[in-house]
Amino acid sequence: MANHFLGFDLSTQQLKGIIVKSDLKLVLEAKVDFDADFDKYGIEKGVLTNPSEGEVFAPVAMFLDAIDLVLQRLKEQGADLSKVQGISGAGMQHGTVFWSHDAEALLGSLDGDKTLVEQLDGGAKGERKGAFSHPFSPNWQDASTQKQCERFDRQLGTPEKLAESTGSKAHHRFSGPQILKFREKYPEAYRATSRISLVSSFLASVFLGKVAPIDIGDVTGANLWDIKSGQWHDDLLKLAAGNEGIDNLKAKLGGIYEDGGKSFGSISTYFVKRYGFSPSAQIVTFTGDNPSTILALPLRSSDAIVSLGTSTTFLMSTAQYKPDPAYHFMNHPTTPGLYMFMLCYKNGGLAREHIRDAINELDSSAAPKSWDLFNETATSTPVLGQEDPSSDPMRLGLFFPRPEIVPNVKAGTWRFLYKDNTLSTAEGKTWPTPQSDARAILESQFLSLRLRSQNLVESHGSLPPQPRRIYMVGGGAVNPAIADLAGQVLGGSEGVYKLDIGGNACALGAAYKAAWGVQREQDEKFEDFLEKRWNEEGFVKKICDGYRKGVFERYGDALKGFAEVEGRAIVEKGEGGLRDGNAGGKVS
Ligand SMILES: Nc1ncnc2c1ncn2[C@@H]1O[C@H](COP(=O)(O)OP(=O)(O)O)[C@@H](O)[C@H]1O
Ligand SMILES: O=C(CO)[C@@H](O)[C@H](O)COP(=O)(O)O
Repeated sequence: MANHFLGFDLSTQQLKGIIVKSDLKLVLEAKVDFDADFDKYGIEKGVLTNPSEGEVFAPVAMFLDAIDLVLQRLKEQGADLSKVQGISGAGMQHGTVFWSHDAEALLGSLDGDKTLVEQLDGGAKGERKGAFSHPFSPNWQDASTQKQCERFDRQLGTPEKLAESTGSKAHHRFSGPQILKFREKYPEAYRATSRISLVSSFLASVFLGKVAPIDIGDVTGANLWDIKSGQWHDDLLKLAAGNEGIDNLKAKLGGIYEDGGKSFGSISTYFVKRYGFSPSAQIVTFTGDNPSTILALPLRSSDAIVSLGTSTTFLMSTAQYKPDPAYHFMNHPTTPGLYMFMLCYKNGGLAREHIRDAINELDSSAAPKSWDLFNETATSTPVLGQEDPSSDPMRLGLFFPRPEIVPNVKAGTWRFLYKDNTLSTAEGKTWPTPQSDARAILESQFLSLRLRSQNLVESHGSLPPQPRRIYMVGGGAVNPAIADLAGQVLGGSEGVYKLDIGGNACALGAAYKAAWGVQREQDEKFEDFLEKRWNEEGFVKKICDGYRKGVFERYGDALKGFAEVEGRAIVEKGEGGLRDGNAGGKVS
């Protein structure tokens, strides 16, 4: 029966594809790992870098190769792609792709006997017509646009005003500052650009065979869209567009679709011929990876998702729009009136891996890349490094091998002891490295989430305000020690959970959205569609308790010291100053 739906997640290090049936049960999944599969692009952890300018970017040709390879892998696993009725997907947020004036013609005439790269990429020396005016997609880890961000904040007066209007203060990775930089650094390429896609709408475009619109969830990660009025912010477009003009930029960005279940049309004949898709398979609005992740779960108020990918992100779905320069609000990808609250950290998975590797190096019998020793060390170290909480100082640190977003500081590591409201630098015996770092990095990452989300969570029964459920997703969600620490620091009155279907919440959310887009009844909301098919026992699994009396309160006591640690880092290595919401921690 043709009742399959396909969802994609084009993220930093991988492209994942997942097929579900209309009852939302998993059929098959496959992935392409950029480092393992595409040595030829010279990437590391999915990206190329230009450290002297803080640039991080990825080859667009690699994304094309990944699309062909992931479909080939799904087929090799036995997927019958003719059963797919709807396709949706997600892309890492904020990344941009610049299409050339030949793009529409090339996308619309793809030959199923050749690969996507052969037909869309212009080649290293521009030896053939290509669909791109620039061969690279700026990546969300890019830190090269501080000056452009300052201009964006100034354009509306203050970071607060920019956050009020667009849901976020200016951020290095956001598409507005990135487009401004692209236009000024590569004026010829800007003029040679017919359309600008986000990573999500780029992926949709390839499947559609023409440049697809950006959706309402992902456009709110650009510093260009006014959330309250639901339209482009002309003053911000004016800044990004410069002399090339606002109308020209509007045309490049295209229309925005607010209906997350809208079909843009049927699949390109390339995929019908090459992979056996049905010509009637519908391409349903694609969105950002974080908006898509919140669609994988029936989130209630106070439920939180902790996504442990290359980035660490904290996500909630909420009806409250309370913008602040310290975090992000974005439109919900399917439901008008709801917003996505998000915190995002660059130093997530890779920072944890640094400490894991340093600990493994101490033991010649440790398998490389194994998390066993890291986990054992983290869980056997006492809370906040205090053997005796009544006399020992707390160990509080920050571990940022890459420049950080929250707070906006350059790369660095800080280790402090905190006692009687005073910080002192920790060295030598007071902080044995790297062992003490294992627990300290997890505590640090989760304290930062707690500090900034505390005003959005509610009390449940007699318990102090905290999330109701914490759902762990992303590559790190399989790690029980990390989940345990998340529960200890953040609480969770009902506990800490993970998805039990498929390895990827983001691609799953996209597949669910495709199913909703194709099968919804008139005016049926996404939440109602999901609720009808949701099977609690089969779909999620409790990993551990969340709230632990005594422990949760001790981490509450650490918040003030932790905010001071961030303050020290900002004074030493901050970009953009204290006013821009860097010190998000209002300790209540
Ligand atoms: N067992 C594990 N414990 C902790 N982290 C893990 C584990 N397995 C994978 N990871 C982390 O998951 C990250 C990749 O997550 P994933 O969500 O697939 O990435 P992305 O979406 O950014 O491409 C890696 O950087 C790695 O640190
Ligand atoms: O920049 C953000 C969100 O604002 C990142 O979350 C990216 O969206 C990349 O996600 P992963 O590759 O880590 O899943």
